[in-house]
Amino acid sequence: MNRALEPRQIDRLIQAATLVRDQAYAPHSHFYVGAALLMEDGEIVVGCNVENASYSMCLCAERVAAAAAISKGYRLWKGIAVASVGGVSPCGACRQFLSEFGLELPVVITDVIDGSYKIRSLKQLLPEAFDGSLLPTHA
Ligand SMILES: O=c1ccn([C@H]2C[C@H](O)[C@@H](CO)O2)c(=O)[nH]1
Repeated sequence: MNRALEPRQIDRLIQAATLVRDQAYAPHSHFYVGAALLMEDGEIVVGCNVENASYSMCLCAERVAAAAAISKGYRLWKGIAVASVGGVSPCGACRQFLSEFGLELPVVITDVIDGSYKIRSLKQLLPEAFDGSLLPTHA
């Protein structure tokens, strides 16, 4: 299956992730992140990081976007863009969280300073992923 994103889809994702980054609540790290997920029907669902004075409770933009998509009934995703200064890759927890919904997901990692980006599949970012298939309760 060809999971490659079209140039127009990449542009839309980067634009949405960059825009929602402005909503980030990051008074502790001052590191602002936006994420945008493209659904199979073309809809885009976004999320930003949400921090807390109790640091360990901080939510990453990727997981906020993923939870929002699931809450809207979307489980089939075509790609995700993550926008930040410097273009950070999703953290390990987010990689695992996203992998629940498919390792083929293209991840567009973009730097809001110059608009540059790179694309990696989630499988590249999370090799030998734990997928729960060995759990005794797995269907
Ligand atoms: O991929 C990432 C990496 C970090 N953050 C957030 C978490 C925290 O609020 C801040 C600093 O780690 O950036 C994200 O949202 N996504």
